[in-house]
Amino acid sequence: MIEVKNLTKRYGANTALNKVSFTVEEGTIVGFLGPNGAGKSTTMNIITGYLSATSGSVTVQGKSTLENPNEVKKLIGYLPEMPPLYLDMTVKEYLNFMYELKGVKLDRKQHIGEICRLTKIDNVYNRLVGNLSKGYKQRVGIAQALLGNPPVLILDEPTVGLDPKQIIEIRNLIKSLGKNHTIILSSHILPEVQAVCERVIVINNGRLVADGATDSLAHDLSAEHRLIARIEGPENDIVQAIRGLEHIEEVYSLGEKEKGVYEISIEGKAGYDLRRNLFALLTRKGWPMLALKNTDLTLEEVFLQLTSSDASHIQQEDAGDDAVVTEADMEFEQTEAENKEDSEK
Ligand SMILES: Nc1ncnc2c1ncn2[C@@H]1O[C@H](COP(=O)(O)OP(=O)(O)OP(=O)(O)O)[C@@H](O)[C@H]1O
Repeated sequence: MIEVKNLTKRYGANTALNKVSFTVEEGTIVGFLGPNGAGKSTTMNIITGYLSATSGSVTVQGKSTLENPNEVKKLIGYLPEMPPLYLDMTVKEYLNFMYELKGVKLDRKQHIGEICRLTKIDNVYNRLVGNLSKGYKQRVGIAQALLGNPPVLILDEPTVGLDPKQIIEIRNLIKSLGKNHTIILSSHILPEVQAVCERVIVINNGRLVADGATDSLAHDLSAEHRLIARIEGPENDIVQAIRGLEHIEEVYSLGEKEKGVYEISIEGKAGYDLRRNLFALLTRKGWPMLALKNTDLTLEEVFLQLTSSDASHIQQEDAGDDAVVTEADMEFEQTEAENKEDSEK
């Protein structure tokens, strides 16, 4: 488990991090997002013990990074944005060199062999690192991060500059590593974070501005929650029938979109998921539903909203904590909705 508490870092008059706090539970993959200059690298460099903090604390599996940086370094495999590769070494020489540099105690041949299989670099084992493609170089970077079997991996922009096939391969590798590692993944590619991470932390101007489950973050930050359904059947009857469902707030037609097919906007009461009842109703009536989407923001829209200059202005004026949407807030809202639902049963 990684615990970051009230982390502050000042470079002279510039505050790069301002009382940032979050925890990362064991075995989760967390996406770390923020615009350029937000403080991502600073946070990662402090967690990995390569940079000191002005104040605050970081513990990795109960060990303090600030007091025992060398012990913590052994718990973390770090892939910086520019992996420290030696281009004139072969992959074999490089991994053996890093094995020694890190003082790994595991059986050398077996351990390096396992890592090469996992990262699929056995076929380039005897080639010069400098002659490898960008994708293979990135795999070698991940392989060096895995030396010593650290429980925590910190990956900075791991797929930057790769082609689509390599991106999918590296993402799958990260997902499979997530089964038995705690991973912090810094990325500018929001669909990547959505595809790989269970949780997202967003920082802006050195402050934490959001922390929550990847799927529910967008839902919870969306101002409105409507379903837009494309349904084939008689327009007015469809609208009337849906209005008759439980927990409905507002239903109206957005007009005919294909011949005999209408787009219907459906808003439910807060906290209610109408999809199942809607599906059952339309099946009973024999009106096929040809498409269903919701009006939740995408992760990209959420990110832009949280990190726009207006948003950062609000966060600066705010004491900080209230501007943060945390998992705890979301659980509270969810519980509220569940309680309401139970009391109405
Ligand atoms: N050594 C340094 N001396 C002075 N200021 C620094 C130093 N390193 C970083 N900063 C400042 O601290 C702030 C946070 O920088 P940091 O590199 O952590 O951001 P980042 O989120 O990683 O950005 P990017 O996505 O561009 O890598 C920035 O304002 C940056 O200019």
